[in-house]
Amino acid sequence: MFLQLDQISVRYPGAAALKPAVQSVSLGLQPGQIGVLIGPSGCGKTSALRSVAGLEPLAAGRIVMDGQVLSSGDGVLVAPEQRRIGMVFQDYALFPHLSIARNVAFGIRHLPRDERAARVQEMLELVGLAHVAERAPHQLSGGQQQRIALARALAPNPRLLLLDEPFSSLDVDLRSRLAQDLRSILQRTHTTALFVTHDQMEAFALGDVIGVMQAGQLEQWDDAYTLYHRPATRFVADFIGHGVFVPGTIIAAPGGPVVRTPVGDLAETAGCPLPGAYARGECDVLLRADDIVHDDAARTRACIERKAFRGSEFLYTLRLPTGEQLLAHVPSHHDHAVGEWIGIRAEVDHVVTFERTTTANSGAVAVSNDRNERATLP
Ligand SMILES: Nc1ncnc2c1ncn2[C@@H]1O[C@H](COP(=O)(O)OP(=O)(O)OP(=O)(O)O)[C@@H](O)[C@H]1O
Repeated sequence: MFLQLDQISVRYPGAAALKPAVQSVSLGLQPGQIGVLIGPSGCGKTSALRSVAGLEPLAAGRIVMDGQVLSSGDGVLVAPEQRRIGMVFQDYALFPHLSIARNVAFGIRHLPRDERAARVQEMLELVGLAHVAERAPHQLSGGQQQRIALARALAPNPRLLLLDEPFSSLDVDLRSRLAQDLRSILQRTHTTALFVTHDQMEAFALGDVIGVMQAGQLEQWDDAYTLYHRPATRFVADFIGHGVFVPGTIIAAPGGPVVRTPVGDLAETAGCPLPGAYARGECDVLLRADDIVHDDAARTRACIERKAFRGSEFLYTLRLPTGEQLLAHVPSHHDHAVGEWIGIRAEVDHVVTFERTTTANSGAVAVSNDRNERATLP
């Protein structure tokens, strides 16, 4: 591992009696990997990042980079400027009185003039902005300014780059373009990076590995596919993607265990829990919007309660006759009216179950995290 966080805890002075802001978090990044920390506001993402930068001491655990202990709970704290870590923070503005070129040169002032000029040129070309070298920051758009902040952070050739919501003040389209650009720039420069965001689309676009944090703890550290299809905890299932929980019962069937749900029996050769996994086999089953397929010939019928147009598809909120609610992505040429009953079936590759917390007549507990568009179920 190039970067290793080993059971780190961060505790703020005065808040000693309360829970630590970061609690026993462990994660690792290989050289050149991009890690992303995602989670709701206040979960400790920034505190974890700041501890890697050396801006917060550790209350416990240790941070090791390239074999060197940078921080530890027993007093090691290498100064931020000695870590060779680059930072692009949300509030890390460009110096307004310096030209773009001089902003980029800021961290390499010690280099001989020619070498410095060549490096500035190289960095500006890397971010596609060589033509603005002599402009002032206020003459650039927000997206361009963030690209320059990135060039400035990369100029001293840092061993690690830390980014804390660098695109949060930009509009959605620009954010997703910049996230893709950033990924390709980091890959071209073989930069190892740790990125903090609360936007899961940004996390998916950028991260080789993504960590979901809640209340100071890291719930799961995995690639995006595994987070989505194999969430380790109910919180991760809730936080990533669109879906609902419906009550299910695991039963022994002739071909192996199946989970009986209001949308039929779900089987999976690998991974379906055994009937003994839960008391009386009763559990909650995660059904993602893409697990529910619209099929006119299907026996199960559901009533459309809401629909949201997404271009190529609708996100339908459906109600089963048994009371449970479901979400379904349906190609947008299937344009049904609210109140209409449509046929559906479940096509589930990975059956994800958790301890039962739904109650018999409350129906599904909604989980959804396109946080901007959270499905609020009545
Ligand atoms: N300097 C500080 N002093 C005391 N408590 C702090 C300080 N900075 C953060 N905290 C607390 O630590 C916890 C974690 O905060 P942190 O900023 O790391 O979360 P976050 O996940 O980055 O949130 P956001 O997405 O809102 O930036 C919060 O409860 C916060 O109030």
